[in-house]
Amino acid sequence: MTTEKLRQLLVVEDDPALQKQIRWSFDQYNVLLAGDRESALSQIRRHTPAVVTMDLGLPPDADSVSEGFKLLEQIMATAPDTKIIVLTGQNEQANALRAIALGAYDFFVKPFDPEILNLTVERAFRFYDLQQENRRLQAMQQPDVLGTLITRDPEMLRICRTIEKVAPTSATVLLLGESGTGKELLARGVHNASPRRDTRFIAINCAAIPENLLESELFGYEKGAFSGAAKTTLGKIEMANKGTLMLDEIGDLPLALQSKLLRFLQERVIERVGGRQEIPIDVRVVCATHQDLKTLIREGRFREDLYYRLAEIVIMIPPLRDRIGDAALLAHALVRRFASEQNRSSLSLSEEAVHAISAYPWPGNVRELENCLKRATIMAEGNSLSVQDVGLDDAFEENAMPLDLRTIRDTAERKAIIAAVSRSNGNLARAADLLGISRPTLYDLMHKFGLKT
Ligand SMILES: Nc1ncnc2c1ncn2[C@@H]1O[C@H](COP(=O)(O)OP(=O)(O)OP(=O)(O)O)[C@@H](O)[C@H]1O
Repeated sequence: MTTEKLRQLLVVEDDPALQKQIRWSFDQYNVLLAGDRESALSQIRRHTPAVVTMDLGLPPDADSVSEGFKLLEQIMATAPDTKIIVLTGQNEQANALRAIALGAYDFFVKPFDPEILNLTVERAFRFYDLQQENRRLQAMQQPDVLGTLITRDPEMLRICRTIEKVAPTSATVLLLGESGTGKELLARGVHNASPRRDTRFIAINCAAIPENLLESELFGYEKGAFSGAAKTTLGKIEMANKGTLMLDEIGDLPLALQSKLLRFLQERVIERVGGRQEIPIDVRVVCATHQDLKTLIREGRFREDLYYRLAEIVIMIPPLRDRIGDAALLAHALVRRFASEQNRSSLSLSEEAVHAISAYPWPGNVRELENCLKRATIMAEGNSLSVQDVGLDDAFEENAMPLDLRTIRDTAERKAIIAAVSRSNGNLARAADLLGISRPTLYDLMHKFGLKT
């Protein structure tokens, strides 16, 4: 069967003799037939054919064109990409023009010449394909979270999809993950995939600014608010107006400022330090921390009500060591980037270096890997980066390699399970088959290793 044969063409025609004739003329397509408006619509809903030929005179009032036009409008509303070729009688130019105005692709005067109608149908299919391809290319050009983020890990890819889904909303996103896992990169991803992408993305690290300066850094201050306040200065929240504000290390925000931030999130207005005027602000807030906020709440160091304001969407970013294959993938990409920055495009990683990178636990995550490879590409003498060049010969021996067999076994089992589940696309029965274990055993192991089913 050729692929053309698989293409579906819907023919809407109430005259059985004509139906037969049309079906013969189009034996290269899978012809779907409909004798009235209702059955035509049900075929459209079920098969979404790319091309439809239709007679305007349909029962129950085959002598008028009202049913035909009604159907044309309904198809355009349900499946606007459909290419509809309207068959009209002689001297029905007005109907033909009205059909085109309503969105029909072309019209054809009966009695038709099968060969010419065939050419028109073929052209309609081609036009439909081109339009679809165009749309696909356009979608690829939309900024997406994956634009700068390198990963092949199923959990990270799921996170990217989540971010793409929540980005267009104004929901507050809380990114949790160890240092260097890419929290800021993902926060920028939220911004770039949102309608605010052409406005400002402002990030502030709450842990890096001394407590006494943080308030004016966030909320701004009026001239004369304190000694040294020589002129009115905008805070980061106001600077991010209409854009996105990233509050990094939110777990380090002092309690007094937590109350002030909560008030801002509830009322969406700020008052500059020393000011008395309420300024309305429209920002999308993204927060991040490497700390366990639930523990901070239990210890009375983080306000629970603020947590719930911030945690509208919570995203847990896995550490690099838990991402399948990502360390090697990132390493290759980073070496390519640094090598080209240093005009050393022939530089690449040796096989042993890739092994060592894959096995090392990267406590500093992607940032540590980045630093390590930047240094290696600067320092390396030859064209192939060795284990020594990436500085993992000692580290690997001393730190990375666990010595107790239970840890080694658990790590290997966990990796194999993640690989099998991702290879079987989440189908656990198939994953169990690949692993050579029963499904209940797979469930038990996933539970043991804290993997979500
Ligand atoms: N998946 C990734 N692909 C490419 N680059 C990445 C990826 N993840 C992180 N990076 C890069 O690693 C570095 C650290 O990432 P980022 O600053 O986003 O991490 P972070 O979690 O915000 O760190 P911290 O908590 O220490 O502020 C950045 O240079 C970032 O561009």
